[in-house]
Amino acid sequence: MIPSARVQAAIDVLDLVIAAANNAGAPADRILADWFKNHRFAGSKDKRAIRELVYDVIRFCGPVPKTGRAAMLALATESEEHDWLIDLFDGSNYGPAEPAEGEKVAETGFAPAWLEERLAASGLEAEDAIALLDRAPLDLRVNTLKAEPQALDLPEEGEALSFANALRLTTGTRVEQWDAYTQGLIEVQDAGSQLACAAVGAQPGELVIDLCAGAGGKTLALAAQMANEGTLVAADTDRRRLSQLAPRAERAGATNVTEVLLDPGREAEALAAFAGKADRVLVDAPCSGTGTWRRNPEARWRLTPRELERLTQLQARLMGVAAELLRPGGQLTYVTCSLLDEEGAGQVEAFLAAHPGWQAQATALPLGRSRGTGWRLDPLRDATDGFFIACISKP
Ligand SMILES: C[S@@+](CC[C@H](N)C(=O)[O-])C[C@H]1O[C@@H](n2cnc3c(N)ncnc32)[C@H](O)[C@@H]1O
Repeated sequence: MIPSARVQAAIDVLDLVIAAANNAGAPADRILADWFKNHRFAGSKDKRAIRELVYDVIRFCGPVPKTGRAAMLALATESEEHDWLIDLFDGSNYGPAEPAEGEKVAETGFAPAWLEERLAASGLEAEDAIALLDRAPLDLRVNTLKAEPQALDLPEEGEALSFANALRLTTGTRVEQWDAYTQGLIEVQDAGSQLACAAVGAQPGELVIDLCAGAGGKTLALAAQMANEGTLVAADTDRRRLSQLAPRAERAGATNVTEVLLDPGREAEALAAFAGKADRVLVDAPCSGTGTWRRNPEARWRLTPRELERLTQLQARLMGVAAELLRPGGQLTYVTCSLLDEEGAGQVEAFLAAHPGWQAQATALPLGRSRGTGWRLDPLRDATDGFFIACISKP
């Protein structure tokens, strides 16, 4: 494809991404994959260029733009790094038409204004905001159920991080093709997520419940902490996500995991056999994902105040479900990949106010800093996804 045709293709994809963001449709990655499937003439270099342009535009426009063209024009006219783009609005056969006199370009910025305000109120400065949209590195966790970190021989060495079992590689490294990956010796897991698991501190022989297990990213780390001894319950309401756990657990050699599919609103019923017995419950709660915009920058076009309100209510309810599952003296670990206080420190404060006798434990992880009665990791200072983590013990 000629360069201007790539720009037009990116504009077409952006129109689909914008429509999907406005109507809770498919994520940008899926839209790109479908577009490439339906446009077989795009070769691998074209695909890479189109993908990069689409994501550069998404990162550059804070509020959801009206059209893909207005968004691309914003990048072409307001980003120095992309000023070469404007010459490709040349009206050629497959390229975008020349800009009209006074043609409107999309609004740029970090996030929709309401969200910028909430992030600022949660202590995020401008440079934090920019780091939230950087490209994320690729972090690995050495799976101690199958491998010794020191004895592991990988095709690329990676950078050893400051805490056990974590390695960092360059974005885009194709670890899925490595033998160590297919044999389950390593897992792809952000360093922040690894630290959230470390905060749980699961011990061999315990009863541990991962209440929002999803596809089991954290479940597998907990199984390794427990050295496969004891019972690890992985629960979630999403059948599709939960169904990905069994093959992953098999690859990782995790043998102490029991899956429980939950009905939204009736979680306690499905978990009644464990009520009052669990040593630890992890609530890796559904959240706005503001801490993972590095991987998913378009999420900020989708979030609305109403959705945030729904999520905070769900988080509070799930903490209540977790509280009933714990034995006296048991530990609730509350985690969100969000940097908004209403999904983090504020949520724990409200829980403690409503649950007399429960105590927030001091959390000190190798990265991050305290925030309210919990701990926060952020992309700027810690080079991890953004996380809020709090450990609370039951009286
Ligand atoms: C942040 S994700 C979990 C990610 C997962 N722990 C991991 O490490 O990969 C939140 C999960 O909460 C689940 N969820 C949503 N509503 C729920 C509910 N009422 N009860 C339990 N899980 C729920 C979602 O399906 C989603 O998988």
